[in-house]
Amino acid sequence: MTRLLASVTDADEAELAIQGGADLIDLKDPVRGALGALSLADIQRILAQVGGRRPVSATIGDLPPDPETTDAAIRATAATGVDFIKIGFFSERHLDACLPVVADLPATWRIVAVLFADRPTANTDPARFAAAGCAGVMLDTADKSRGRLLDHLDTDSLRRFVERAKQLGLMSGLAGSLRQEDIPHLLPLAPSYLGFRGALCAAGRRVERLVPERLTEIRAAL
Ligand SMILES: O=C[C@H](O)COP(=O)(O)O
Repeated sequence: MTRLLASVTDADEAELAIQGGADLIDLKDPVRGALGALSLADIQRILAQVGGRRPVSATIGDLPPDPETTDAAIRATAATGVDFIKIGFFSERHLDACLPVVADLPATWRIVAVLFADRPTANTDPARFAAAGCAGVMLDTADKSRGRLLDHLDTDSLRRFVERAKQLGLMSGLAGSLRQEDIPHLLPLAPSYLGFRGALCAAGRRVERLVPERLTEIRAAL
């Protein structure tokens, strides 16, 4: 079964997402980039609001390919108690520099590696992340102004990604300015999660507020 990931920016939106049937509450500041991070204090406030009713993921931010910065951000985010920590990999150099950091983390921390359909990491073999001890892999888009996931990768490539992740025992996620009309194309691929932000917001703009009716429509379509 494919679950619904909803990206939220604060406790009010987290509550709307829970009431609207989101399965995973993903914490993110869209103003600060594709994987913009919320402050640790905001993450803690939202975790208190969610109160264990849903699993929660948080991003460490759109960080440069620097192992020390990445390690510090992962450890600080893990200390908040989120269930999943999402780390974006934007280039081969980024992978080479920061994937070893992930491999050295405590085995119980659930790391989700995020690759970008519009960046050179799009076709990275999920086996690299399985070997580093990741819990999951996700495909998203880095530049939200330049198309949706399916503008960059066709369904055959996405199917291979999802199936490879499954073979390796990794959770898989697909996102990237997804719209309701993308769902019939992506659902047959059976990823663990489909992720949404823009489509849930006023005017379809990810920097606007989450609109309950849009979430209801996406939930129904899933
Ligand atoms: O993790 C999923 C993303 O937040 C999706 O955001 P988006 O639908 O605006 O591309």
